[in-house]
Amino acid sequence: MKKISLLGATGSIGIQTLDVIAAHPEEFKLVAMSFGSNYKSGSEIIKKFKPQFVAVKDKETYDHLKQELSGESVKIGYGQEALIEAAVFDGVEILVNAVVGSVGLIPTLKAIENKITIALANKETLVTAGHLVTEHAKKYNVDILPVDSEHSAIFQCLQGENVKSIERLIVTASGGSFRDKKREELVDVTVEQALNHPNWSMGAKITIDSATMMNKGLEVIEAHWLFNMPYEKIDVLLHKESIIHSLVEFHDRSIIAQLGSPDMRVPIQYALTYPERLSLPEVKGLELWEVGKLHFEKADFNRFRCLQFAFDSGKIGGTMPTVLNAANEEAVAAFLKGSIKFLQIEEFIERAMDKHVCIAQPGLEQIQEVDQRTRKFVQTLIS
Ligand SMILES: NC(=O)C1=CN([C@@H]2O[C@H](COP(=O)(O)OP(=O)(O)OC[C@H]3O[C@@H](n4cnc5c(N)ncnc54)[C@H](OP(=O)(O)O)[C@@H]3O)[C@@H](O)[C@H]2O)C=CC1
Ligand SMILES: CC(=O)[C@@H](O)[C@H](O)COP(=O)(O)O
Ligand SMILES: [Mn+2]
Repeated sequence: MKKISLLGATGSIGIQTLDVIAAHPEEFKLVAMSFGSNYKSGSEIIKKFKPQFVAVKDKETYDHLKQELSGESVKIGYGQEALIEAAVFDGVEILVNAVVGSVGLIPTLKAIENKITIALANKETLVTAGHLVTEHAKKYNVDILPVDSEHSAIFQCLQGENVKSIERLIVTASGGSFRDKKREELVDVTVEQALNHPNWSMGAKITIDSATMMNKGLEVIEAHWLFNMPYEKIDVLLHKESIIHSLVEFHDRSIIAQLGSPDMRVPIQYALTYPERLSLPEVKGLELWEVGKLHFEKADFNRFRCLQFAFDSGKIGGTMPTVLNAANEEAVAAFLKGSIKFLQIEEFIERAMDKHVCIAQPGLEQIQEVDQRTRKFVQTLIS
């Protein structure tokens, strides 16, 4: 029985992780969890899975949840300290980090210090401070197992392979909600249109990231850190069906790919059972004759400028990916609120990056300071 802590339990990845846990009650036990402020959904989960500890975002949510749960024996906390407490709760063996945004960084670092295996969906953590997280994981000899579908695919393709034989990683991209639109057609697109992803049902922030292709940019940086791969050896391939989740080319020109129906329960479960596999009867098997044609296109960096910014920031390194991530988080939140237009997301990210004087090899405090400063700068642009 593996003891699991789940951060972001009420979200898209969180709920699918709970599906996997519920499908194998003899294998997994949820002992701690967190969510932001959705106390209605949170209290349902708590009643069903009976974790021992729950962290919520703020005091207001804490008070609501206490009321919903009167009579239940569960310890509740709020704020960052509670989020850390949930991550390292007594006996936790795997932390599924499925919060959205760089708020996931500190709990990940603390869990690593406690020798807890990390199943990582929260890609912003690796983007904002990839060198700190990977150095920490090495120091404490802790595995970071990918949950993101592309990285799980690459990880699966690499099983039994010598990483020295890798020619390049090929990360596939659906192209998002606006993949068939020209750049000039993006001027007046709405939030509702942007949230309409063709293949995946996901949280709002990642769905917008997918529409700007920043999601793919974040994934390139994520792949750089997870697989210790130079940016020159990471390619992005447009593949609109999201059936091939990513590929690895080796020196002998052999390419290995991982395929499957677009269903996040597969990579989530693989991270929880690795190196074993368990059945997943609810996931639709893939019949390629049903799919028919698969399509591939070269990624156009002028059309998808966020992809270019992500490669640029990754290659510059230091605090530049922190700026990319913080500016993106603020701009996407503003777009979702209706305060800015779609194309202003990339405009504000570019302006934040242009203004930033990069710090090489930053420590945690410098990362946090740059993150906060960038958010304030973008908020000024928004207002
Ligand atoms: N969805 C997907 O299919 C995929 C997602 N990912 C990555 O996984 C992560 C989660 O994505 P997704 O599940 O879609 O996101 P959602 O928005 O659906 O869920 C986010 C979760 O985090 C909680 N949360 C939000 N803000 C805070 C905060 N400040 N403090 C504590 N908890 C917070 C939310 O709580 P509440 O509900 O109360 O607001 C919710 O439980 C992201 O990094 C994303 O990029 C990667 C691959 C695929
Ligand atoms: C399911 C998943 O891993 C997402 O990150 C997905 O990849 C988004 O799709 P695109 O960014 O390719 O549109
Ligand atoms: Mn992905």
